[in-house]
Amino acid sequence: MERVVIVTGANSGIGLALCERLLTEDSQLQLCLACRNMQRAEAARSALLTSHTDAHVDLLHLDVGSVQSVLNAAQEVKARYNRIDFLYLNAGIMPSPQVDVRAFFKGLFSRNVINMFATAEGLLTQQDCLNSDGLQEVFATNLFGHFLMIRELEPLLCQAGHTSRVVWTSSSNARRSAFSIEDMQHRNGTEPYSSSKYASDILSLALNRHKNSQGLFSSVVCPGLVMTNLTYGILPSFFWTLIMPIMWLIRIFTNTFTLTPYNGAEALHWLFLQQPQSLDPRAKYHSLTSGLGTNYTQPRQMDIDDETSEVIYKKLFELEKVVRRKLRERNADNEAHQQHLCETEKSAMEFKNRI
Ligand SMILES: NC(=O)C1=CN([C@@H]2O[C@H](COP(=O)(O)OP(=O)(O)OC[C@H]3O[C@@H](n4cnc5c(N)ncnc54)[C@H](OP(=O)(O)O)[C@@H]3O)[C@@H](O)[C@H]2O)C=CC1
Ligand SMILES: CC(C)CCC[C@@H](C)[C@H]1CC[C@H]2C3=C(CC[C@]12C)[C@@]1(C)CCC(=O)[C@@H](C)[C@@H]1CC3
Repeated sequence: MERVVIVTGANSGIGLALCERLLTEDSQLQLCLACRNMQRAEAARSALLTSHTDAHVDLLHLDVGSVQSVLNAAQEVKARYNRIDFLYLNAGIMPSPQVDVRAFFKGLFSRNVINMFATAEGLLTQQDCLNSDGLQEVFATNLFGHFLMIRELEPLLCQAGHTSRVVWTSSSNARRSAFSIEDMQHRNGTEPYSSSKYASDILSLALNRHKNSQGLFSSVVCPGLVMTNLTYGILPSFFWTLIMPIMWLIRIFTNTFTLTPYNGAEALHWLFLQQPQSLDPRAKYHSLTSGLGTNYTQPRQMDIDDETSEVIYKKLFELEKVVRRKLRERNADNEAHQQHLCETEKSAMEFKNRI
């Protein structure tokens, strides 16, 4: 039976490159591109079908940053498929990034320079905002929407006698000190991206603890530094054009500059080929590219604490209850409002008919 693979944020960058690589690996896949922009999703599908003419590529509308959209998308997935083999949780945002230029030049002449280029530690801040569900946008997109998706798809992901996998596109920018369990949405800080990626690392650990016995296995990946829309959004485009030769030069000295989406998708692809039981739940799987351009995957131990991973798991369940309740209330209000409008219109018509 053909394997079912769903990739969120599949219309560009690492997600799209992964889809291309998966179809090259197994042309029989049932691949589902879960995207918020259907025009871009359609373009991605066409591009994939150009090189894989007989491939089975579906589209799914999913705005992972919206609770209602996640619930609708999950409903649609349950109607279309009767199991899921791989769910790649790849969609992600880094809104309004700011580079600390002083910290960059300070880091350039320090012993920390390689680490700075690999993780951007201390270099990046972002401006986050509240979304229409009342959640911090980065948290909602990079973490919570994906958590809710897993929860909704549990009947397909946790099936007796079958293993399913979820793979989080995390980052080496994930930092324990950027995350606080008291403020898991990162309402008060300036590093929501780093916080959300750390949250995905610890959530993955908790998912393995709770769900392996039901056949669900979770892994986290860092694709390295990849030139995608997300990265191009950090600096003006002329700047990237100027520093691109330097970037390719730096690549000789560090294996984390994977640079192309194809290379960045290496670990995501590698995981597709592994038996889940052979994987380490405490490791992050890094896509790496050597100076000579060879791609490989390397597991590195994550800086995680079991207690916090358990607490976030519980807190996400609590938050899930709250958002579901709010959504029910909002939908009931909308319905009541619609009914009121209908009745007003009806009375107006009756009045008009009478005179
Ligand atoms: N590039 C890099 O160096 C690194 C990237 N990553 C992670 O890799 C992942 C992929 O990013 P990358 O390929 O680099 O960047 P891209 O911007 O190219 O891809 C991000 C994808 O996520 C989608 N997306 C964003 N928000 C939503 C949403 N609310 N609902 C559904 N889809 C959404 C985007 O869709 P749309 O086109 O509609 O915006 C796009 O398809 C992200 O999670 C990122 O954090 C991690 C480490 C390094
Ligand atoms: C002269 C300029 C101020 C030079 C600025 C260079 C930076 C823009 C890059 C140095 C390290 C890079 C990096 C990322 C983005 C661009 C840099 C900050 C990422 C944060 C992109 C997204 C990720 O998740 C990380 C793994 C990347 C780490 C390195």
